[in-house]
Amino acid sequence: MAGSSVKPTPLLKDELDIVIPTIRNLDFLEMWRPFFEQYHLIIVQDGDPSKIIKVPDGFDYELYNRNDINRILGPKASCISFKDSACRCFGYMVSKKKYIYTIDDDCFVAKNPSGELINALEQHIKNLLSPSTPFFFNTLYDPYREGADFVRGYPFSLREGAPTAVSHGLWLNIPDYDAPTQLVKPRERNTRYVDAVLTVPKGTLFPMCGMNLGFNRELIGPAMYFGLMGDGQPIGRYDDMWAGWCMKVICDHMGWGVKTGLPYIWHSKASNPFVNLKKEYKGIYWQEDLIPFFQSAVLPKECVTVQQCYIELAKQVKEKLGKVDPYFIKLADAMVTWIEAWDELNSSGEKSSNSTSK
Ligand SMILES: O=c1ccn([C@@H]2O[C@H](COP(=O)(O)OP(=O)(O)O[C@H]3O[C@@H](CO)[C@H](O)[C@H]3O)[C@@H](O)[C@H]2O)c(=O)[nH]1
Ligand SMILES: [Mn+2]
Repeated sequence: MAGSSVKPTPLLKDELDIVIPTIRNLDFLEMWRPFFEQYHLIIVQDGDPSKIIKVPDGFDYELYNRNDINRILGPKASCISFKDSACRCFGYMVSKKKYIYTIDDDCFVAKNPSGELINALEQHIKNLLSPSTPFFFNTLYDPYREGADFVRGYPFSLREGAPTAVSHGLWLNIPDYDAPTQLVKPRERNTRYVDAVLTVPKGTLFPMCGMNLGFNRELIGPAMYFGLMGDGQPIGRYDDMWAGWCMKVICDHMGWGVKTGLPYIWHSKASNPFVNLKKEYKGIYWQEDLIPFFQSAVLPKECVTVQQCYIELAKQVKEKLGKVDPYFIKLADAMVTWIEAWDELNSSGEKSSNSTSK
């Protein structure tokens, strides 16, 4: 119909939830309205549950604060972090959708080099709906992208690719640097827009950032636990890193792909490097042991579900990393609690969902 004002139905409209961890009001959603308004939001309110979080009108959402988490999970709520963005994984657990997109509330719509506004959600969906190439590197990057393909010498037996489990987006302006780097380069901004989507090769780990992240919840959801961080814990700001290492070992075992690159968001707020240093410093030290652990982690072939893989990984964490610090014994137990809670909420199909508002 000429000049129809009917909006096209967005991709995966009823199959994707947007999960936002927050301690602030959600005015940032105004800028995302054209891209997000037709999707359901799951807002995980961290910190003081008596604080009222204002959500702009017109969004369909459910909001969970700490009281809700405790009510829904009971004693198992102990595995959900408090006072750390790690709390967002509760949103993954209560969602009933096939896909998740998670974004921080200080991330805004970025512009590509042509000055066009980037619909980050749409790009993540494209990344998730097209295969990955973890088994053999394609030098022309994403072969499934319009205007690209597999290059000469790429085995035809591998051109079907692998299911994509995770789509890891990047950030213009404030880069996701660790505290020491932030301290040394306080004014550094990321202005480089790289027009590429890569598959992280099988057997290679990477530092997964949770601020602009999409994933196939039906595939890898149970592995997306963001660990024990923040209040009462010896470490913070390693929530997404921990999840990314566990997730990648399991994706490699299951033959699934992980992509990184487009889309970009505009990250607007640099958190305090001194506060970040206090949260991160043990992680900076421990990760010299953690990375070799994950690089050498082997999951037995009997592990055929993500839950089985995750429980096996928790066992190895307890056995091998418990020697690094007793924290990892607590974390390994929390990993098991997470799976128990996940299965409790997701096998019966029931959900104590909170009010949703339009
Ligand atoms: O105690 C808290 C603190 C923050 N949040 C919410 O989590 C995200 C990220 O917060 P913020 O943007 O302030 O933190 P950054 O240092 O920029 O990013 C860190 O967060 C992770 C990436 O997502 C990673 O650990 C770091 O990159 C915002 O939505 C806050 O509202 C919270 O829920 N609880
Ligand atoms: Mn931020």
